[in-house]
Amino acid sequence: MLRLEEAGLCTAPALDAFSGDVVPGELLAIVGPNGAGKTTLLTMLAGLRLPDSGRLTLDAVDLRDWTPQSLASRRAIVAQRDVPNFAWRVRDLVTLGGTPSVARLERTLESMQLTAFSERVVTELSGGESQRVMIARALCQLAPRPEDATRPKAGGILLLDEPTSALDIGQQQRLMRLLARCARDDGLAIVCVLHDLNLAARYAHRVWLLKAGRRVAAGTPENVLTAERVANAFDAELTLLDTIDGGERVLLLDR
Ligand SMILES: Nc1ncnc2c1ncn2[C@@H]1O[C@H](COP(=O)(O)OP(=O)(O)OP(=O)(O)O)[C@@H](O)[C@H]1O
Repeated sequence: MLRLEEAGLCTAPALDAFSGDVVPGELLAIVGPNGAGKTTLLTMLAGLRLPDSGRLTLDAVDLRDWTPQSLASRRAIVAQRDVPNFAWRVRDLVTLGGTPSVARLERTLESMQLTAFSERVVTELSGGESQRVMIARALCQLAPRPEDATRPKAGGILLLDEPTSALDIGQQQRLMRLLARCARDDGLAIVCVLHDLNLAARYAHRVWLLKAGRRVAAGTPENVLTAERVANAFDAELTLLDTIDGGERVLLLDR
């Protein structure tokens, strides 16, 4: 488990210290307005920028004490606009950084609907196709080694910065369902920065709401994504609708 204990960043881009856990088997959505500090927080959770105050631990060991190699086998990050400007074949790029078995590689390509693109070069793909390639690469980075293929790798942490930003509505749904399945079946802890609050409400187990470098709310989507809180945080006018069957709530922008 990834644990923040009053962890914060003092210099720009700064984050007020707070505590919280990133739990295996759960999808955590980080939401908030532009400039709130979502990418900054994701960078800290990835260990790419360590906290200046408090502690950040993985399995109770300070992230400073993890070697880059062991950390790379436990956590993967897909940043915004992450696609390399180099003519990698999709299949080679997806395998880079991990050692997935052939079966696992094929399954991952298929789950991201990339099988038909696997021999193409990544610089010749559309924005949404490239985004799916980078997510597939991160999933393969966390896959067990071929010799361990019979046991799922416990405790992998997948950090995604706006993974749905370039995806059409069908691809968004497939990705969010896949992430929910990876959390549930493979025990991954998944952290997604999301601008689409309805995706966060529908798929996340927990939500952290950031504003101006502070985490201002944390909890279940029902508790965090209230109309009043969202309107306040985003300076937007909106209405919260209950769907007809009452199973879902949807946030709608007012006209
Ligand atoms: N290298 C930097 N030096 C100084 N300030 C920075 C730096 N990078 C980002 N910032 C500032 O820190 C704040 C948080 O940036 P961050 O990218 O974390 O926001 P965000 O919530 O991810 O925003 P968005 O939704 O627009 O992607 C912003 O005000 C940004 O301008």
